[in-house]
Formats: sequence, C-alpha cells, structure tokens
Amino acid sequence: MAGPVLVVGAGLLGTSVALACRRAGVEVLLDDVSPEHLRTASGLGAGRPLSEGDLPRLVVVATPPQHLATSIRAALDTWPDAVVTDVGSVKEAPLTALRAGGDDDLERYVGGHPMAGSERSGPLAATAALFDGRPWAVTPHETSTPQATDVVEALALLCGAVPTRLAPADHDRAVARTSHLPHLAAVLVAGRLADAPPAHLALSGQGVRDVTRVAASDPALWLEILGANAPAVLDVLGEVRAELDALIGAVARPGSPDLTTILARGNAGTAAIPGKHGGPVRPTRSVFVSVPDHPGELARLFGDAGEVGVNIEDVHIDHDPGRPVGLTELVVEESRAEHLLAALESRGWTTHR
Ligand SMILES: NC(=O)c1ccc[n+]([C@@H]2O[C@H](COP(=O)([O-])OP(=O)(O)OC[C@H]3O[C@@H](n4cnc5c(N)ncnc54)[C@H](O)[C@@H]3O)[C@@H](O)[C@H]2O)c1
Ligand SMILES: O=C(O)C(=O)C[C@]1(C(=O)O)C=C[C@@H](O)C=C1
Repeated sequence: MAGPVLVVGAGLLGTSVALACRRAGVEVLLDDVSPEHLRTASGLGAGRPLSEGDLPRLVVVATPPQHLATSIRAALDTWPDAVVTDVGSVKEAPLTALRAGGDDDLERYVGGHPMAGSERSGPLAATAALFDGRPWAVTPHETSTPQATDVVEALALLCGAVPTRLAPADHDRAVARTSHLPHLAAVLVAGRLADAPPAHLALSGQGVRDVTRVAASDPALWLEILGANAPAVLDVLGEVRAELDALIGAVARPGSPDLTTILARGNAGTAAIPGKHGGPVRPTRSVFVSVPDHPGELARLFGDAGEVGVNIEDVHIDHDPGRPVGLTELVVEESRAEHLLAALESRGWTTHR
C-alpha cells in the first residue's frame, strides 16, 4: 500500500493506525485539532505533523463520530486524488450526511471500522498491535470504486487485521449486536457496583472484571455512537428486554427448565464467536499461576512458556491490591495446557489445577 497516509484525529484509533503503518514502513502524516495530541502522537513515532504541500494518497479519518462527516468531506475537498476512509463505529449516519452535501466525488470514499479498541482514549493508549488478528469492516457504498475499496482493504491487512466487506446498513445492524449491546450490558452490570458496600466489592473476582471492562469507556464517545445507531440498538434492546422478563420468571421458579434453556443459549452464543484471525474456534484452556509481585516476574513467566514452545493466546492478571502474589491466567491451546503446567511446575512456579 503506497503512502503517504494522512491520519486525521490522532487519538486512540488514529495513532494506532499510524503506528501500524509506520511499523510497515509507510510514511504517515498526522492532523488533529489538539496540538497536544499531535505532539504526543508524533513523539510516539506515529508520523509527522501535516504541512503545506503534503499530498497524501490515503486519508484515514479517526475523529469522534459527530465529526466524521465533516472531516471526510474536508479530506475529499482538500485532496482530490486521495482515497478517503474512516474508522468510525457507525457507518450509515455519516454516509447519509455526506450524501446530503452532494455525492459527485463520493466514489473515492469507502467506510471502515476496525473491531478493536479500548476503554481508554487518546494517543497514549495507542499501540501498533491493536488490530492484529481483529476483524476490520470495510463498507463500500453504491458509488465507491473497486479501486478505492481495494486500498481500504490493503490498509486493514497492513495493520494486521482481517478485512470483512459488508454494506453500511448491514454493518450497523451487526455492531448493534456484537458491540453496542455488549457495551450497554457491561454498563448495566457495572452500574450495580457504583454504590455497592465495600464488603461486597472486596469479593470482586475475574468474572466481574471480564464483564465490565468496557463500561469504563468515555461516555461522550458512547453517547455519539449510540445516538448514531439508535434504531438498530433499540431492536436488540427490545429482544433483551423480552428475554430479561423470561429470565426473571425462570429464576423465580427454582428448577425451571426455562432457566436451563436460557443458560444453554448463553453457551451457544459464546461458542458462535469466531476464533482469532476469523477462523474456527480452537478449544483453549486456562492455566492459573501465582506470580510474585516483583519486577520482572511476569517476563520470566512468559519467557518460560515461550521456551517450552507454548503460545499464549490471552492473559488476565488479577490485580487485587494487598496481596504479595498476583494470580495470572494464561489462556493456551487445550492440547498444550498439561505440557505447560508440568513445565512450569518443574521450573518452580506455583500453579493451580
Ligand atoms: N475507542 C474505541 O474502542 C474505538 C474502536 C473502533 C472505532 N472507534 C471510532 O474511532 C473514532 C475515534 O475514536 P477514539 O477512541 O480514537 O477517540 P479519541 O478521543 O481517542 O480520539 C479522537 C481524536 O480526534 C481528535 N479530533 C476531534 N475532532 C477533530 C477534528 N474536527 N479534526 C481533527 N481531529 C479531531 C481529538 O482531538 C482526538 O485526538 C471514533 O469515530 C470511534 O467511533 C473507536
Ligand atoms: O475492546 C474494546 O475495548 C472495545 O470495546 C472495542 C469495540 C468493541 O465493541 O469491540 C468498541 C467499539 C468500537 O467501535 C469497536 C470496538
């Protein structure tokens, strides 16, 4: 993919795209309304600030949802030879706003949405590895050219992601289910903790952390995302409301077969989520290890796993304060778990079977 690439909005997403492009040796230019974000992103090695006379071949718009259409329009007007894409979480609303302003040059615009992010924002939270193995929706509209679509897919691949092509409206229905509803479910669960007694909160284990992480996200960003995708979000919320009523009824009748059915549907839903890299789910198993709270211990644990040839698919660390050891969960391929346990035990690690 040929540069220079201009990233407009050097926050979490923009700076991560910029760092991934730089990792692949592509020249990156940066623009942001915040001089501080621009300085920080440049300082992180994400590229250099845009200057007069620069001619980007691809513009990646990574501004907040409400600014997307304006930023995309400005990019199309300023660089008449560039392909323009964005990383916004909702695709139909900015496209409708763009069309309202005239669609004669929209063939150079193709929407995009990497399904990767964080509950943090700003350039300091960015990483080049953010998109590795993640889906990246590419959403051409009726007049997008195949060439522009290819460029946007090439960007996704260059960032290490797996491009998935779909129409903007389909995309919005899909993310209502896979991103916006999960976010709201996390918010509701986390909300039950806000005024909880300290004695209850002291019993917070990994389960509640797994379910609530994204609820720490910037509310301003999510107000914009939900506002832009309200009809599709309302559809899935309606389904959940009906199911919540059924759940309340089932819990009130101990031993009810309805509760078994609801729990089994949860199992079926988690099994339906595709594995990393978009492939089939490979069975994994968690290996739990006590890690002393000293500098370098985690690195030694990862090093030992690497030396015995076990790939760590995921890792969770229980950060409960006031304990001299942390409990670390290494998620590995099921067939490698016993080998890893035995190897770690022989190297003096305390594991939990
Ligand atoms: N946060 C996530 O997990 C995530 C994941 C995928 C996609 N997205 C989408 O990516 C976009 C950016 O989100 P983020 O999380 O990186 O937010 P962020 O707040 O970290 O970054 C946004 C950046 O845009 C800048 N900005 C605001 N208005 C601007 C303008 N008019 N011109 C130039 N720069 C401007 C801000 O100063 C900031 O640096 C959003 O549209 C969001 O929907 C977010
Ligand atoms: O991992 C996270 O922090 C995210 O929530 C990222 C997530 C998602 O729901 O998957 C959130 C919103 C974006 O539009 C895309 C990705």
